[in-house]
Amino acid sequence: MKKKHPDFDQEAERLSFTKKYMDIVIKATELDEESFKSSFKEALDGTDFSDSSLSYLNMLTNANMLQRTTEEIRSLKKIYHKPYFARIDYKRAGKEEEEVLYFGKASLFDRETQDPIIVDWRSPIANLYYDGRLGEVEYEAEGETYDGYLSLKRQYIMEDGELQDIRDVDLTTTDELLQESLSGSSSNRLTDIVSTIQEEQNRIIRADLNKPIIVQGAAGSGKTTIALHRISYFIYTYQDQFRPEQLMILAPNNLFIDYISEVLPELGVDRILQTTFIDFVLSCIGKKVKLRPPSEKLMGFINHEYEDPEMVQWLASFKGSLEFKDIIDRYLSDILETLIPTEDFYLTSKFKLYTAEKMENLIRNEYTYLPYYRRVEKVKSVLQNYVRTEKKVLLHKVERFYDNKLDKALFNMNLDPAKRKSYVTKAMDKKDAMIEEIKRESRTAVNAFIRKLPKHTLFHYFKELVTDRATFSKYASDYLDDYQIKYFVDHQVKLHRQKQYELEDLAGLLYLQHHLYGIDKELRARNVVIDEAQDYSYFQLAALKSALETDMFTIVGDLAQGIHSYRGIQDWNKVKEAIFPRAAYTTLQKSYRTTVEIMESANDILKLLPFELPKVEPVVRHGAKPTFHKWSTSGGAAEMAGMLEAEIEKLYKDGRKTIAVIGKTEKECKKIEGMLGKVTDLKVQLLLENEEINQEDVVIVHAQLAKGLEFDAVLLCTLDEVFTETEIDVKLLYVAMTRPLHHLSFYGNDKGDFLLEHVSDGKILIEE
Ligand SMILES: Nc1ncnc2c1ncn2[C@@H]1O[C@H](COP(=O)(O)OP(=O)(O)OP(=O)(O)O)[C@@H](O)[C@H]1O
Repeated sequence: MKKKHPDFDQEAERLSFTKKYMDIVIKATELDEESFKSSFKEALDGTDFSDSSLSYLNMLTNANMLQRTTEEIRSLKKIYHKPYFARIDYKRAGKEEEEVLYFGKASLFDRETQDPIIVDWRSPIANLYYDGRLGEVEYEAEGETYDGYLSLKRQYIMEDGELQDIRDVDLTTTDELLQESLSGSSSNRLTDIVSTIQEEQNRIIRADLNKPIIVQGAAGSGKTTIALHRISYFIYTYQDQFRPEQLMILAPNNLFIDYISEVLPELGVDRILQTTFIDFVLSCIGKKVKLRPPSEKLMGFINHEYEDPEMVQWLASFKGSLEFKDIIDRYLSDILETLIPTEDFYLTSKFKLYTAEKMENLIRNEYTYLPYYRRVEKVKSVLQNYVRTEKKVLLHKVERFYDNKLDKALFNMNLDPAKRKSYVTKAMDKKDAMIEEIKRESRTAVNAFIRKLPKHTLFHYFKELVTDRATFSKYASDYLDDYQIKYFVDHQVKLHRQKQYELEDLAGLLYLQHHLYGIDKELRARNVVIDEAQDYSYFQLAALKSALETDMFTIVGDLAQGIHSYRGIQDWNKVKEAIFPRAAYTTLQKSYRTTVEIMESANDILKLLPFELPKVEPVVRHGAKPTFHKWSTSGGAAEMAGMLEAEIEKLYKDGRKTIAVIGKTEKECKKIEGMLGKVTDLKVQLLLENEEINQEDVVIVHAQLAKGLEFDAVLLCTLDEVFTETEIDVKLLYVAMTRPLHHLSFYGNDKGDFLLEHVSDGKILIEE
């Protein structure tokens, strides 16, 4: 039996003290909450809703306080069974006494002395735990650097609020806790890693929050996990300036959103906006559009469905390029010209109230911060205001003018009375008519004037640009030749006839929407995380940055998994230089998910890519070598299913919890599902894009959809569709091979179906 740590009893006591203290605080705060609630109610009763009223202020303060206490209780209750996960002993330079600090997922202070009982993992001093080796250390807080001496780093294992074990991390021991946490089972959901964040990861989580960051990270290096921890850190650091709702995560699909859903509350960031690029753009344009299936093109490439794949690829990548953005920019500047009034504004044909030149200045120079149509609205309201004030002046002028005329006529003795009468009557009629006209026109003139300007929808503008050859050519001929222009327009005309759009159109639509009409304020996130960013196009990123009017992005991705690179990013440098010049760029080389054995064979597959990526270094954790099994087909589908079933059962017996059978395409997966259906005992789930993963079932999923997910064990199968050496296939295979934590098997007719001849001898076991 393992020897008990000498400090075990003392630490157990400390834990029990902390829990008792938490009990007291929770109780006291609950009481507080009651008293807040009642004074809140009192304040509300007397509210007259004028901002300056005392009760209104009172109400605001209470609402704020109430939220704080509710949050406080919520976070304390959440960490009750594991109040902290680590401790450091630290002596500040120049101080005699050593501080003992316990780190957890929330903070707790002694109400009397204000001494910390638990320090939040996101606080600056926690850097000492994540970064600091024992000995001389330093950390930064609010721009100041503090030196000191770290004499102890200790980790705790707790279960249901009881201390199980203590680990001291010194210079020689490896991070045992990390090893243990990696050797555990995956639960089909991402978990938080606050107790085992590694130094290279910590640097990204805490990288300058006022700058964008781009992370190229190997499969399983923790990109998704870290991006979420960075949000949590951001919210903690800027809790007074930002509400969680102002932050947004863009995930590849709804399945993925479900996958990360569990970790968000753990990190205190469950209220942030989680959506996909498609859904986000659709909310911004506020209209439903018929979108072609987003993976249709990828499937077309994989299945070699296109007659002219080079042109299909060219078109997709051009629509995602910054050149296309430039074409739209040129088009936009012409649209702006059409929205500038060229005539002066008159009230009746006689009174010039506002010159065209002034309106042009407003639209072109003054209102540049507004979308075009909002600028027109502003000009409209300027004119309306003018009319409102000028109307009185004009009426007064008209009255004076005619009264003068009448006076003169009445006192002109030379006029014969009949003529005078007719003159006076006419003048009075004219006066009345003029007054009437001014009154009428002041109600209608502005609208009539503005109505002369074009008013078109987003879809009209988009269609005009991309389906009209003359228009498109006008803006695109610097970039494209006649053949390309024709190809582009013909394709868009075809889509338009079917009343459809494709994913590649969304960047352009978002960009136009932003410039022409603007984006709803509620949707304008102030800080954005993009996961699986390698699948975005340059234009998608540029359109997002422009629509959200911020460059505060955390962009994480892996070019090796860029299965949409035909339309997406091929070079992070270009993203940085052309779109996010302020961004920090960093890489993550280590993979935490997979065993050495699996990662080494996946690394050999990576070499088949036409560009070079650094080799992924697995964190040292060993497991079984991946094995290739040749289908035994004499017994037909039932026998093949039996082979899978036998292995799956063995895996369950070995304690594996989540198991996936991965096929190359959805079609292939349907076949696998049919085949496994013949084995009655196995519960399987064919995973589709908008589903949630069922914990207990064996998941059947195609490689593209599996991207970003992980399972304890993966059985990679080919029936009809094998992996070839094309770039897309190599990436799909790499994605599939890097999904398992512990176990990988291949099932096919030939090891060449998985390009295994490229994996060095001995790395894979072959069972034929
Ligand atoms: N410091 C860590 N401590 C414990 N587990 C970790 C750590 N870093 C990463 N992991 C685990 O490694 C796995 C991979 O993490 P994650 O899914 O975030 O990686 P990724 O880079 O997004 O992967 P991919 O690109 O393959 O989707 C997860 O199970 C995560 O919990």
